[in-house]
Order: sequence, then structure tokens, then C-alpha cells
Amino acid sequence: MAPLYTASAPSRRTRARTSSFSSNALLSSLSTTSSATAIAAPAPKPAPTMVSIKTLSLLDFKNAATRPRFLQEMRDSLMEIGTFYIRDHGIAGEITDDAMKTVQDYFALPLEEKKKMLIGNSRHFRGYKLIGEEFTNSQVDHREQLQFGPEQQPLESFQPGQSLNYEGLQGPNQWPRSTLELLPSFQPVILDFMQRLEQLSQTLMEAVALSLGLDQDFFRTMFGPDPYYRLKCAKYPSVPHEKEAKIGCGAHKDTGFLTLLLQDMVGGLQGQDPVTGQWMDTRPIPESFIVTMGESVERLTGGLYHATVHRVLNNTSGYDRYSIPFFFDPALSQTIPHSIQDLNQSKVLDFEEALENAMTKMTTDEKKGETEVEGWSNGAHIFETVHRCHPEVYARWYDKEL
Ligand SMILES: O=C(O)CCC(=O)C(=O)O
Ligand SMILES: [Fe+2]
Repeated sequence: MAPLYTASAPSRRTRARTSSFSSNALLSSLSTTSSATAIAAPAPKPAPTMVSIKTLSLLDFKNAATRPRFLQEMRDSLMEIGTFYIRDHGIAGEITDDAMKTVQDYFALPLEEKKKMLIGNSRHFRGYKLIGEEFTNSQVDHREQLQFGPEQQPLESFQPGQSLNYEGLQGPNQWPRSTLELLPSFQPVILDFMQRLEQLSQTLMEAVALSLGLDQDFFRTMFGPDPYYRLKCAKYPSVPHEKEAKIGCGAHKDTGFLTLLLQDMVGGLQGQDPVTGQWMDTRPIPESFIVTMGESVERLTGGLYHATVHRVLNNTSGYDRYSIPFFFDPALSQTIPHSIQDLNQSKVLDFEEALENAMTKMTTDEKKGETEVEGWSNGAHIFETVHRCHPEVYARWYDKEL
């Protein structure tokens, strides 16, 4: 089979850096020679090439003629930074506007109403969280948030301290009657939006699989019939200039597989260039979602695809910022293989070498340990994340003596 793709992204990035160096060197040599008396200045340090976040059109994935280019660009993006924008994604502007409006209307409710669905009421980590009560990397975040997941029956057999903790995540969302009376479209809009985001995420994971040289339904099979997802709605209040706190949400990588993020036009989200460490504004682009890989993909690909480090800065524009990230992961009960190499599924010829290199970065000890076990528990991994973010839910519902 002919290779589907051309050279890997890191070498492109290196080439880009080299060419930026050459043009700087050329400029400096021109300016030196233009003045006879000039003392030769040391050549300026090459400016690191900024990686830019690409915008991809999902129509290019759906069209057979443009699909190879789409996959190549996706692969470049994920190898360079782990993030891209997706447009023409099939979720109409009215739907995203409705979702955003519903979230804004919810946050505008009186505090007493919002407290009726505090996250601490829910064993399933669903509900409202007051500002200043969430921590990212042990630093308090400056946002209010509201969390949802698949609407399911709880596992009746769940016993704290006896069952696997992650089995407690399965269950319904909170829908207080008075909230539904005040906001009749709240429940249908949120449930409908999650369903659409799930479908879009499945399609994007098909593209991720193909970009890795795997079968199109590789992740669909890995995720199982009931993928686990979380929809988080966040409000970042605008802060006065003099306010010390700079961070709306601390620097972190998302822990799972894929995040789709809808944001309003206020701005404040930044991604970090994994090579230079520079922060880049992930500016809002109308009618597009931001797509980010999480640590599970980074782990599965031996670091070949990045989980982007990102953060949200507080804004001083006078406008509150709203965002809706959707975290898409396999079913809680799924076991995730340590690497796609273990499955020996990669079919893209020139990709194999890049993957091989990424895998050999793992320490021998790590590899030795891994060959002894089949994989890692997705449920345990997700539970660890939600436990870390919402320790009060854990303390109330899970921290029981055996
Ligand atoms: O609100 C945002 O734009 C990003 C939030 C985020 O990164 C997160 O909740 O994981
Ligand atoms: Fe995040």
C-alpha cells in the first residue's frame, strides 16, 4: 500500500525553525554590509517559530478527494501541539447559540436557585459548583461551573467502599423542578447538545484513528457502546484590572481522550507551545469548536500526539466569559491498551518510524511493567480526575470505611 502521508510534523517544525534562522541570519548580514563602519554584531538568536493552531473543515474529512489532506493536517496539528479548530462540523449555529444562551440564563439565576443543584448533592459528580471552589493543580480557579454527563440509571448495586469507585459515576443529572419551571428549555437543550457533541466526537475520533493509520472504527470499538462524557459549562466573571488573581482556570492537560470546546467571543483561553513553552491565545473563531487531545491519547501514542497544556486567563473586558467544554472518553468499564503499538495496528508506513521513536522514549522499566498487564482502567482514570477536581463529592459519597 502506498504511504498515505508525507513527512512527519516534527521534521516540518524543525525545517520551519531552520528556515526562520536562515532568514534572520540573512537580514543581519544585509544590515551589517550596508554600513561600512558597522562593527559586526553577533548574529541574533533565532526567533523560535510559533506553532499556529490550524482550522480544519470537517467537510474536507467527509469528501474522499480532500480527506488525505485533512488527515495530514490533523496529524500535523496533533503532533505539533495537540489542538485545532474544527468548522463545518454539522452542528448548526442556532444550536450552539441556544446552548450558550441556556448556559448564560442558568448562571443568571439567583444563587439560591443554583444551590439547589450543588454538585455535592450528586454521587455522580453532576451539578453546580460555586466560584472559588474548584482547584486545578492545587490552585483555586476563578469560575462558576455546571457539570452534566450521560443521563442514565444509577447502578443500584453500588456500595461505597465495596464497589469500584467509578461505578458510582453512572447515574442521572440533576434537574431541580423549580429550575425547569424557570428555564423550560434547560433540560432539552442540554441533553440535545450532549447528543450532538457525542456524534461529532465519534466522527473526530474516526479521523484521529485514520490519522494514526488505524482502522476508522478503532476508537468506536475501544470506546464501547456507552462512551462516557462530561459536559462542563463555565462562567468566568470579568475582573477589575487591579485584581491580583490572573487565572480563571489553571494550566493543565485534559486527562481523557478528546475535548470539544465551545467558547464565546470574549477570549482568555491559551494553549502552550510544547516546544518553546510560549503561551498562545486560542482566540475565539465563530462557528467553530476547539478540539484538544487529552492525556489518554498522549499516553496511547507514546507522546506522538500531544495533550495540549492550556489555561484560561481572567479577562478585564467588563464582559463575563462563557465556555462549554465536552470531554469524550471510552465507557467506564473499558480497559485501554498501553499503546497502539501493542495492538500492532498501525498501517501507515512512514508513520511507523515516528511512532517507534515515540515509544522508545518510554523507559525500559515502564515498558517492562506494562507488558505484564493488559492495560489501564478507563473508569479508574476518570474517577481520579473527578475526585481531584471535586474532593467534596468524594468526601460525601465515597470516603467510606470498608
Ligand atoms: O473554559 C475554557 O475555555 C477551558 C476550560 C478547561 O480547560 C477545562 O475545564 O478543562
Ligand atoms: Fe481543560
